[in-house]
Amino acid sequence: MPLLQIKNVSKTYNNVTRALQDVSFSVEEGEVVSVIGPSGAGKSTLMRCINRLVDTSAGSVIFDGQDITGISKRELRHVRTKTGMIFQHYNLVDRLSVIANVLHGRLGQKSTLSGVVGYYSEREKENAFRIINKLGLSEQAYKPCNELSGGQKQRVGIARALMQEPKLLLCDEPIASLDPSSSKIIMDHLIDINETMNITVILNLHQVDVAVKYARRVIGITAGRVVYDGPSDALDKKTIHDIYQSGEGDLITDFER
Ligand SMILES: Nc1ncnc2c1ncn2[C@@H]1O[C@H](COP(=O)(O)OP(=O)(O)OP(=O)(O)O)[C@@H](O)[C@H]1O
Repeated sequence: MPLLQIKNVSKTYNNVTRALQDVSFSVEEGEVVSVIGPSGAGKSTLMRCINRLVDTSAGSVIFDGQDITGISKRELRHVRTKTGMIFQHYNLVDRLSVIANVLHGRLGQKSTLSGVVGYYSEREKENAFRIINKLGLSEQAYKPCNELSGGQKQRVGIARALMQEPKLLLCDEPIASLDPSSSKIIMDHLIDINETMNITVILNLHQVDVAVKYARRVIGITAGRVVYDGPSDALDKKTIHDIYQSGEGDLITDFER
């Protein structure tokens, strides 16, 4: 059974904006999938429907064998611990240290009380340092996040997500705010995490070349609909133009196959 099944999902905001229309696809455990499409195509909405940060208007999302479309808040909390999310703007608590932000990844698994008083077990702390080390942040562990570079902040975001011990990582424009060398470091970490920890990865990406380089499978979304779902090496210029229509030529011109 696939880890994730999206079945005929539609999302309409405020009864007006049709952000997703009848979207269906499945993702197998261990896959890396890039989702591409122009601004406003519905990529972020799709990610948010997968972990129910937004509710779908129609259709269903089956994750890890469970239909999560209609589940209670309590069940949702448990399901969310299995899905880590990484954001373009990192969503860290800037004044807190790297280690504190990484430990926050455990909050979903804790009782409210121990979360509020900041109680973490020795095992959780050891695990946090191990992950910080894996992401090359040992020297920054006690620094407040507002003293870090963008690339370092994103590595903290990844470390925090890994603390959840997720089955799926949703990465919403993870490199959109980073320069090329920091972007490469982030993408290489995400692929390493996929390969060494068997965590399934879904990437929302603006850059077609990055999407193709790092994932064997690409899903193209235009105006809320899936217009391509297939191997990245079968993605030709015409398909890319169809996905982006005319709007974002600058993302396409460098792309040669
Ligand atoms: N909370 C919201 N309320 C109302 N409309 C929204 C909301 N979030 C997104 N939308 C609209 O839904 C559509 C899809 O937006 P979404 O952010 O999912 O696209 P995207 O492909 O991620 O775009 P970008 O690449 O620019 O982030 C857009 O028309 C957007 O304006």
